[in-house]
Amino acid sequence: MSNPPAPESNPIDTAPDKAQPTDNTRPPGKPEENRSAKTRQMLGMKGADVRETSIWKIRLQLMKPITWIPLIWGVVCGAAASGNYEWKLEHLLIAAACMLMSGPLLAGYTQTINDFYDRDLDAINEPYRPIPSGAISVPQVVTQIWVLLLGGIGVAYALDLWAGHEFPTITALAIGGSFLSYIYSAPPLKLKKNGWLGNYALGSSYIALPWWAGQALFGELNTTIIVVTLVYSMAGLGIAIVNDFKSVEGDEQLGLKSLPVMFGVTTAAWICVLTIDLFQFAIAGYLMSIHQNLYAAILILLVIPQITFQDMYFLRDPLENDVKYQASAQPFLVIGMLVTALAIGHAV
Ligand SMILES: C/C(=C\COP(=O)(O)OP(=O)(O)O)CCC[C@H](C)CCC[C@H](C)CCCC(C)C
Repeated sequence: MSNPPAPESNPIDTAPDKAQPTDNTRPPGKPEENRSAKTRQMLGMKGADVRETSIWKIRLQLMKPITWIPLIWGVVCGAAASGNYEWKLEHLLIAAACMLMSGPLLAGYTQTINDFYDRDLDAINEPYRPIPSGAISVPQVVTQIWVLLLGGIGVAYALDLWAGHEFPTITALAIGGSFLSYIYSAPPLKLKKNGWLGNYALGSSYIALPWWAGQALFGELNTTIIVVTLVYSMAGLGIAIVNDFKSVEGDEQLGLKSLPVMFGVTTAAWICVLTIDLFQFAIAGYLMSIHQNLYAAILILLVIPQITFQDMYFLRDPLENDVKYQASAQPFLVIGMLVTALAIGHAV
């Protein structure tokens, strides 16, 4: 049976209640193409295998494991910046539990709920995704959302108990982050409709929230850390804008005010790279102000390859090179985050 056709008006009402087999008629490609499509499916990336497959693989695809990485990394940064993390089994297990809460559980929840509320949009932009393609039913998706959300909050509470927090900071962060995820994707607010608000919500929650969780777990979450990570999140805003170039057409049709839609592709690409670079330089300035000059110099050195990739790929053709740019430049940005965290931990 072939995929259900893309809905015309409101696909939310017409989404199937029972899982439909997906397109099985496509001829099997070359073995290496199949392997790559399978890997993409497991990671929740574009170009995933859309033929019938196990429901658990579809569930994993909805949770987009590739997006867990920044959240897991944020926890590492928070632990490093606390200055109290020790290389012993107990701390390792607790940090792993915090990563489980931030990545698979809460980022998994975020991505699933996002695909749930975006199924009409995805039917236009990416109809091969699990929900619009009918590979998973709506009730199955709703169950997945609740399991991940409650699991994430439960682990957060257990972490607060371990840390002996009087106020359950990590639980509050988990609930706050989950609420942000909800208003990012769901009507009536649907923050993602507004390029600035949506992308800052995304950038800050991927950089600041897991950092705060790791910091609160092993040390103290104070105002300075909150301000520094929120400034760093402006670079995250730039990274989030890169994600909007792949769907300009569908966003325009559905009235989503992404930056490429509002300002045009070229201006949006410049806003994007300037935000990424200038706010990392601002953080380097902060590191100098706390006398962490070596770390500041390393951070500046890490911005240079990012500028190079912006020039080589992204600014030349943002629509074609968005993914290539992210893959080449992002490692330098995330290493810069760890350098900053180590500098802060060193200064404690
Ligand atoms: C769903 C998100 C991005 C996808 O956006 P979009 O629909 O534009 O892109 P696709 O077309 O590729 O689907 C991310 C939204 C992030 C959200 C605002 C907040 C995330 C919260 C954290 C997961 C919570 C972590 C809390 C914890 C560390 C205490």
